[in-house]
Amino acid sequence: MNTDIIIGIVVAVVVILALIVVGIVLARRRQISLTDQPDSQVTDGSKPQVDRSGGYQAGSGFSFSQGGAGTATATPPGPGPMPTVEPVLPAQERTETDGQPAVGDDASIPRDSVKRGISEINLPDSAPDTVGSAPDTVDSAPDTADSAPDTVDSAPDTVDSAPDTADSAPDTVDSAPDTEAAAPAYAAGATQAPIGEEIAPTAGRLGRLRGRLSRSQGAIGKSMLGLLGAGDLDEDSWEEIEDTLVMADLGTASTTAVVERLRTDLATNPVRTADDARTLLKRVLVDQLHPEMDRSVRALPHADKPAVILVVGVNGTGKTTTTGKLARVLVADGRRVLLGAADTFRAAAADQLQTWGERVGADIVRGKEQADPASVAFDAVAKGIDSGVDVVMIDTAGRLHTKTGLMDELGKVKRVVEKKAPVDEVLLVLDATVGQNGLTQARVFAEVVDITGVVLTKLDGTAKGGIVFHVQEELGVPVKLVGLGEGADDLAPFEPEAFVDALL
Ligand SMILES: Nc1nc2c(ncn2[C@@H]2O[C@H](COP(=O)(O)OP(=O)(O)OP(=O)(O)O)[C@@H](O)[C@H]2O)c(=O)[nH]1
Repeated sequence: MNTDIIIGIVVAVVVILALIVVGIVLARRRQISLTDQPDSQVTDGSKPQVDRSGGYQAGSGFSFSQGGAGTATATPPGPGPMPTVEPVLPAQERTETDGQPAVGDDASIPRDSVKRGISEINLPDSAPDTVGSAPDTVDSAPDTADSAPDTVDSAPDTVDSAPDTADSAPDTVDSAPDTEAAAPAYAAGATQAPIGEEIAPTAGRLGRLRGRLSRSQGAIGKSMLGLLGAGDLDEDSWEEIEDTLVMADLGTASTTAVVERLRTDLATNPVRTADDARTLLKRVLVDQLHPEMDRSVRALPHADKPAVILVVGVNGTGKTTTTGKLARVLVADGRRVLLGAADTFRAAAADQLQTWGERVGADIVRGKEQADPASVAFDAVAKGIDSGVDVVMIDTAGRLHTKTGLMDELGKVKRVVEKKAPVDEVLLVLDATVGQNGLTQARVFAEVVDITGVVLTKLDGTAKGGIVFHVQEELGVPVKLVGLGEGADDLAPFEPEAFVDALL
């Protein structure tokens, strides 16, 4: 073979090899490594510390504020309007779906008590039904025994639970006629209960909450970063991204918004490294959580009255536990707290709340089983005013058969309480593990009372942390607190940035 031909072949082979090498290098550059960056390695030879926390930590402690002049109103979603709030859909008469717990589910099979029927309640037409009209009522209702609400008079569903503690029943009970039969019996020790255990400082608890979001971290963070890091995204990849978000319970509105933002941002700033992908995703997810929303809990007292917080939600979602945990935080913050056990449906619920009261050093006002919840709530607030506490927290029952029953009872609780003091905060407790059904519940409650904040419990037990996005979009109210475990200190303020950090 001629030398020229041999040289030609060698040159051609070299060129082809060079092209292959360049191709491989370029392809690798487009892939984003999701392994640890070198700077996270230790250099002193010691064993590297592995953070299995998922990274959740609230940057600051709980934020408390004072309620407005009137009753609780839905928190305005920050400076800008919520972009994609869906209209609240009309709730069905029966609200349970798919066999999941829902409004009324446990009502049909109560855990430990006979079912209490729902009675018609005739409230006066002038009863404050709307946020706007409420303050007038409050103003015109002096804090005297005479001001006991007519609505309590007409409350029909009290049962034969004649008070065995008539002496200890407060004036307000005497003045609320039909509650004679259902007079709340103050728990032993109407003065501040002894603190049963040391309460960890709120700042110190955050470390203990680390690691509770690891399931959602895998489902959202790892999957999304993996997809975004795969280089150029074709339509199949975008579909996968969409599916990932939907599976994590973000809901269609949030999913669409997130995907559109990612598409737009990627078109102008393609990601080259794992850090790029993380930064982009974090920015988009945090924005979607509306960090501008006011998430402070309105638990600070007014000049002459305590703050009033209603805790509502379907049974089993964690209302009583959340009430206890939040009371604990408030007491640790130096506040005097009074608990109202308006969940009179189940005796154990009031016992549970009383135990919390004893643990944290908060008084409790409780009624007899099946007493009128509105009457108990009224007396709790009256007692709170008399004894000069900073905040009254009322734990309500959620086990009601129908939306009408819920309306009657919860609406009445709020209206009756407002005869004494404005309701500053209505916290809806939702169980993050029940998925879409939680949204069905949320809609029903939002129709009955003006929800001002959401507490998402059991986020530690789900991979569907995306429900946070969905709930906010659906209700237009902020998630203020998250439950991350059954422990007394497993309640954290919700902070979008820290939450997203934990997911990625
Ligand atoms: N893992 C986990 N469990 C929780 C959380 N919050 C509450 N729970 C548990 O959920 C269960 C129900 O909580 P409760 O506080 O009794 O719920 P409830 O809504 O008051 O229920 P009723 O009194 O029946 O109306 C309890 O076993 C709690 O310990 C949470 O954030 N994480």
